[in-house]
Amino acid sequence: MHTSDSIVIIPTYNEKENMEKIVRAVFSLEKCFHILVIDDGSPDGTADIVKRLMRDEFADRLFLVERTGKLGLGTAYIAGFKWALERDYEYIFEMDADFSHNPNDLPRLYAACHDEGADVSVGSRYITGVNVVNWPMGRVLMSYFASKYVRFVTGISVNDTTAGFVCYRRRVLQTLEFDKIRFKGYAFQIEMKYTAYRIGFKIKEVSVVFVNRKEGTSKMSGGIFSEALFGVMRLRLDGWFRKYPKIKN
Ligand SMILES: Nc1nc2c(ncn2[C@@H]2O[C@H](COP(=O)(O)OP(=O)(O)O[C@H]3O[C@H](CO)[C@@H](O)[C@H](O)[C@@H]3O)[C@@H](O)[C@H]2O)c(=O)[nH]1
Repeated sequence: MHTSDSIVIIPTYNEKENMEKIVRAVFSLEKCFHILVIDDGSPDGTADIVKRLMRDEFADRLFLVERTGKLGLGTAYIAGFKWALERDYEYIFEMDADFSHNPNDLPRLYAACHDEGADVSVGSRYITGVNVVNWPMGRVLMSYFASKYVRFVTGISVNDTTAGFVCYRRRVLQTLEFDKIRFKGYAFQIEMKYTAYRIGFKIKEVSVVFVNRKEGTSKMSGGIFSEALFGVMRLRLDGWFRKYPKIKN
């Protein structure tokens, strides 16, 4: 029996080339992490690969939630957070399926919360310069300046607010009010961090290198970009009026 205090939530949409590899990479780490895959009815059969791995090898540490259609990254994570909070996990991670986040960095994100007292640890590309490999220059510039823009508008002291490689302590997710989280794409990542910051949680960035996917394709779109652009201003405006919850222990 592989018990663990940590679960890695991996949202998937058409990730059949990456699925088995990412599961094995996480389970090859010295520390035992559990995995929860949230699949949005991927037409390419991603969920079938997960089911086979669960049945044949990893019944006690690999879990799957299947949703009926592509409902967006943000709602996939919220579904995963709720699932994890119904169980005993203390450290709840977000990670992409496509190896743009290196699973070998999971223990460092864990240590930042477990050993160094952070409530949220963020795998950050922008602590020292720009740690991104194989992205088109346009996307590097967009992402980098988006982070500067978010800091400027919101005042948050996090360099990489759009990062999707994150560890949350349980109490953070218990305190954030999921029904008030509105955004789905990059803005979802910003909204989660901004809300945690406004509530008063300690956020620590851990330097990672983000490597563009080799297999499959990105699901981000222009709509998701504009959601982030205008969403940040809305977050800031709402932040003046919203009463943030008190930290639950
Ligand atoms: N369940 C589900 N999963 C999804 C959906 N859309 C994307 N995913 C999954 O979410 C992960 C990231 O999707 P990508 O499409 O590869 O994202 P990206 O453009 O590389 O964006 C990444 O970097 C951004 C910052 O630069 C992050 O903001 C974002 O969260 C993500 O980590 C992948 O595992 C993908 O299969 C969806 O609608 N539903």
